[in-house]
Amino acid sequence: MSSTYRPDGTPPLEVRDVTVRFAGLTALDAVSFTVEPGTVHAVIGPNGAGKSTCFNVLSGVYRATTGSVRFGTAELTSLRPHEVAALGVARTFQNIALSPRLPVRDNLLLGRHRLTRAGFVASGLRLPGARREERAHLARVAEIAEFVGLGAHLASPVGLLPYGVQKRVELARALAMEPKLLLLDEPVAGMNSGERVEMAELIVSVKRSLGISILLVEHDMGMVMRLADRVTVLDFGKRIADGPPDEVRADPKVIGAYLGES
Ligand SMILES: Nc1ncnc2c1ncn2[C@@H]1O[C@H](COP(=O)(O)OP(=O)(O)OP(=O)(O)O)[C@@H](O)[C@H]1O
Repeated sequence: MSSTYRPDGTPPLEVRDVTVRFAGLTALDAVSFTVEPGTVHAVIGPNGAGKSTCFNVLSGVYRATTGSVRFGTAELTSLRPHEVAALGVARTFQNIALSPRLPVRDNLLLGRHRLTRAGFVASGLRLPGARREERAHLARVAEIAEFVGLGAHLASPVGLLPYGVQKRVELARALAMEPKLLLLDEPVAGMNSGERVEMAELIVSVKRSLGISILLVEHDMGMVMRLADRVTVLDFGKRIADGPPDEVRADPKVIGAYLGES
């Protein structure tokens, strides 16, 4: 699959002094970090640390009260979710957001919507150009499905697949957008330990084989330490650590934040 697509010139994602306030509560307090191109960057923290808020700001769902998020020349804080997606920033959801009755293939084709050139009318009339384009999209979808280990499930309705497999379909749908940057919202939430290891391996192979930058928000510190190149730790909306996994894991402030949780 790496032969047909590789995002080149992926810029860093630069989060600078982002603050989000909700009616008196500061959910994020002047948070900064940088996702370097072609790396896996994790944002972790205990319950209520501000991880979801951070994710929602990056994907255009929440507005930052102050601060900036730059991706190349674009300022993401003023954009809406579909405009962020159009820049090549794809996201997954904490709770699976797929069409359960549709087969895997169709769910992945929906992910390619922004790349579809033939207009609605040409597709509807099944003009030759539109048919050619459809064949190319189908071939690419099959390739992506194979890459994430879903080759045998292309025709299966998503709702009939086990939970761990559905989470992979979600990742595949985000990949179907041919993103430069992938935002993963708690990719292993609700999975058993075997599924967690498989998902971690898949995330690493997305980075290695496709060169896509990945930002993931995750509660499970163990899983993050295995796959992230860099980790930002939040606690009560503030950044308390930022660095390589080994350094962050040994940081007394991080240990204290996670111990304080139990
Ligand atoms: N839409 C909102 N309106 C008001 N307060 C919010 C909103 N979203 C989040 N908060 C508050 O902001 C703080 C940070 O929440 P957030 O969900 O970002 O944390 P989290 O690290 O994702 O937590 P968890 O691990 O439990 O999902 C919490 O105190 C939460 O109650």
